[in-house]
Amino acid sequence: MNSKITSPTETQNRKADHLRVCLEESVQFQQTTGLERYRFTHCCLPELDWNEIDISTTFLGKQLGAPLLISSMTGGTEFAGIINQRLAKVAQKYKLAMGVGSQRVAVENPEVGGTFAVRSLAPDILLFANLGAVQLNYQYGLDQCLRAIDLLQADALILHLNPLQESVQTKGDKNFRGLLDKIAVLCKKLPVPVIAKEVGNGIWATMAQKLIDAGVAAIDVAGAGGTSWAKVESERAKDAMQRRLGATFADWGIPTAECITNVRAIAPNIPLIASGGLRNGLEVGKAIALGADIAGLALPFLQAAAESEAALDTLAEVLVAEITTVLFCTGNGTLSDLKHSLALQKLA
Ligand SMILES: NC(=O)C1=CN([C@@H]2O[C@H](COP(=O)(O)OP(=O)(O)OC[C@H]3O[C@@H](n4cnc5c(N)ncnc54)[C@H](OP(=O)(O)O)[C@@H]3O)[C@@H](O)[C@H]2O)C=CC1
Ligand SMILES: Cc1cc2nc3c(=O)[nH]c(=O)nc-3n(C[C@H](O)[C@H](O)[C@H](O)COP(=O)(O)O)c2cc1C
Ligand SMILES: C=C(C)CCOP(=O)(O)OP(=O)(O)O
Ligand SMILES: [Mg+2]
Repeated sequence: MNSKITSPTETQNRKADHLRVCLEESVQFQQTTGLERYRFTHCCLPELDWNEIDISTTFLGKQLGAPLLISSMTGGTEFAGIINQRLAKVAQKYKLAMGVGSQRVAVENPEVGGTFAVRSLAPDILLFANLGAVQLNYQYGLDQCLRAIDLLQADALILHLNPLQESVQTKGDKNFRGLLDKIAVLCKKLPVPVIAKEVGNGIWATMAQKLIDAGVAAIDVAGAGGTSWAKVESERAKDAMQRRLGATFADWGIPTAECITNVRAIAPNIPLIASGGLRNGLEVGKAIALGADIAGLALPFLQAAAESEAALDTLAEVLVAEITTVLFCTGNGTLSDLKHSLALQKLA
């Protein structure tokens, strides 16, 4: 690990806080993803062999062993580096996609770049760089994006959209004016695709359409129902005003199930990632049946990675078995069959 990490910057402290708060405090939404309002119709005679069910897929041109993304989380501290290394190893083993956390901390302090640089551990995976779109209003541009991509040898760049989190964050960056045009310029100039992603408050069709028109290659809805970033920032704020603001908005956002159906309805072909509150492979199956191509999980992977490599391995194995069982018990041999089936019913 990078032994040169000496004087932690404010950004590094925030990264450390985010890991601590997510692992130790109650940070989940009270409102749900909405996926519990759907149920698969059970198929009593699938006419399939469980062992031959194929949950592989391709996303942005790369083959995945399962329709799973380890969502963007961390980097910038020694502990974050260990988490990223563990995540990368399990991603390589199961051929999962993976994102790293915001690389702003490494743009500010290149000495911590090594805590993100997992490509050597995961040479074959679909790997996503990450920066906050709002940084484009605070001196960031093409150069910083290229640096983030190069550090990872990333296949795509995620730009996260997090207006609520920045509102609650102490000294958050709150000027979101003019960003759509800046995103459009980047989409034209960058050598890799750009993905637009929320952080747990959801993306609705109206904005999805504008982002697609701006040139983004994929959307990660990151809807409500899982980790609440208003709660996390409220928890870590020292200032009573910020704490109260976060508490008021702790449950704000569009549930993940609604985001998926709403975005898919206006963009039948956009590569679509479902995330926000997905906690098992049955929920992943529901998200895919609703129109997502792959599904991302953050907090469950963090909890397992913090525990051990064995816990991560178990999580990946369980998720794969759960997704396979969804296909088996709905009588679908592939993810494509599942998407086109009518197996998922909305409860009255
Ligand atoms: N928590 C999770 O989402 C997952 C946990 N695990 C594993 O399960 C074991 C115990 O979990 P742990 O989280 O420590 O248990 P806890 O019951 O202590 O939960 C800790 C936090 O996770 C939330 N939580 C727990 N289960 C769920 C769920 N099914 N959906 C949404 N939120 C949930 C709780 O929310 P609240 O108290 O507000 O209801 C709480 O904020 C660990 O080994 C962990 O690795 C694995 C995958 C996901
Ligand atoms: C510890 C932690 C750090 C995160 N950091 C980032 C980040 O830097 N960039 C980002 O786009 N999303 C970040 N996220 C948000 C997740 O990618 C995800 O959108 C959100 O947590 C909802 O998913 P979940 O309910 O599965 O946790 C982070 C999540 C966690 C748990
Ligand atoms: C943690 C999440 C969900 C997104 C990034 O948060 P930050 O606001 O801390 O990210 P940077 O400013 O460091 O890009
Ligand atoms: Mg920020």
